[in-house]
Amino acid sequence: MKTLRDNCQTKLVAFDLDGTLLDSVPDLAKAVQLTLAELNLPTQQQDNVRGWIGNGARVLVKRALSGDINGDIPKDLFDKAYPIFLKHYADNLNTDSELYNGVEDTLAAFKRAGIAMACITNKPEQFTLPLLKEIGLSQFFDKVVCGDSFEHRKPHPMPLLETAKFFNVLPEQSIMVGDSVNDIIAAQAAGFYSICVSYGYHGEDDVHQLGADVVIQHFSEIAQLLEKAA
Ligand SMILES: O=C(O)COP(=O)(O)O
Ligand SMILES: [Mg+2]
Repeated sequence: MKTLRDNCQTKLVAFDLDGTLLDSVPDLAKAVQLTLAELNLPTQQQDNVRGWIGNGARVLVKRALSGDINGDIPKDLFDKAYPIFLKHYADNLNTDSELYNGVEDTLAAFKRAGIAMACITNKPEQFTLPLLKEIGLSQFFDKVVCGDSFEHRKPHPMPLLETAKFFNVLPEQSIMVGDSVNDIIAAQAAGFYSICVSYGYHGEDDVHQLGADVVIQHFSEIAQLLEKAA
């Protein structure tokens, strides 16, 4: 396991969106529930939906339709449900979602310190870009990578490696901050230092068993970690 000090001269910090910067469960759950209702299918509680977020919208819809993490459903049911979900989530993108404590202040401090920042999410671009604007975070990111930006999304390392390339920095000068196993696997595969927030969406996973280099309880601890490593 690396320490942040091994990541000498951190130049880039990449942030996951759902469960890391933004508590988006209320709106995703609402869109899921409206979709199921429109299809006359049994509803799903918000707690179930929380455990199904992190692999993108298509996987979320499959999991909601099947009622479990495997998301095994007939193709024609998915093809019918997905456009309905897209419509409901577009209508409820930022109704009840909330930024986690410390996010805005910490990002603003990093911006002042000249640290390059990116958002790397599995959320589709059609939702990510307007959402970041609405929650006031667009200004902090010079690069936003979404679930459909590249051929592969997290846990594949491609979105992280392409982001490092964009900023012309090395993976070992880069940090990935996320909440799920997808973020940690992608970080390890890309050679980024990994920070996992304990408050996010890990489904059944124990946050301390995900293999992150460090686990933090509160978003603002990232600033302290960077200071210590400097
Ligand atoms: O699953 C999603 O749609 C988004 O998830 P992420 O922002 O945590 O990558
Ligand atoms: Mg996440």
